[in-house]
Amino acid sequence: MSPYQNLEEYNIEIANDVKSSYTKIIGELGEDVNREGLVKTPERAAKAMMFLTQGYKQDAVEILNSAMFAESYDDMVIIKNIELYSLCEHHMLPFFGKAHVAYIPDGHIVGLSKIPRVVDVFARRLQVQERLTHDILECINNTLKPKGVAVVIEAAHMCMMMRGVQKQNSVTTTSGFRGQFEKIETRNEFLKLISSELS
Ligand SMILES: Nc1nc2c(ncn2[C@@H]2O[C@H](COP(=O)(O)OP(=O)(O)OP(=O)(O)O)[C@@H](O)[C@H]2O)c(=O)[nH]1
Ligand SMILES: [Zn+2]
Repeated sequence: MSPYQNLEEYNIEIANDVKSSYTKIIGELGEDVNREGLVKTPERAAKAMMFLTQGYKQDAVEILNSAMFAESYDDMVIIKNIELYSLCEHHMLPFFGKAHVAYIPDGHIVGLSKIPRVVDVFARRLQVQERLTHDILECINNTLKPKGVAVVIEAAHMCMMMRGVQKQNSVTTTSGFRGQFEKIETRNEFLKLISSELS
């Protein structure tokens, strides 16, 4: 199975079920599902939701394994400012922000683009920010088996902005560290190198 499955490959029956669920929701919200602007909305919304949750169909381990190269470089590799969009599992509203990922190779490096791909695989699911952080961390740790891995995510949650507590400026930061990043000096070096992005 390709790790880059796209919408066309989704089970058509699931897509149709999601579509009819949206038709029902829109009707129950008091709207006329047959008015011109809304006729195609259930289909569009189903496609959008299936795109935003396509991570369930993708295999992050396979993505990393597809581009691992033997290399003796054993200093820190940092990919910072990886934009991410996810859906909070409590309200199914977006949370979005940036991920900063670092690892210290142990005999193998990975194709740089694969790190943001792994972020997307786990972000495109129903998530909480804490689990998203650990999913990325553990996947890289267990697959690439580096000397250390670090993940920091800073994100804004629409469920805290558009509704509920209605705070427009709060940012949530989560982090996880494994291996050499558990040592305070290594962790601080990483945090310093990404600190221009954390404000
Ligand atoms: N820890 C964590 N909480 C989250 C995340 N996304 C949303 N939440 C929180 O999930 C909680 C759900 O709490 P509930 O009291 O069950 O839901 P609610 O009545 O809609 O809560 P309010 O948002 O406070 O109105 C809220 O406090 C949200 O802020 C996340 O990624 N991590
Ligand atoms: Zn929420």
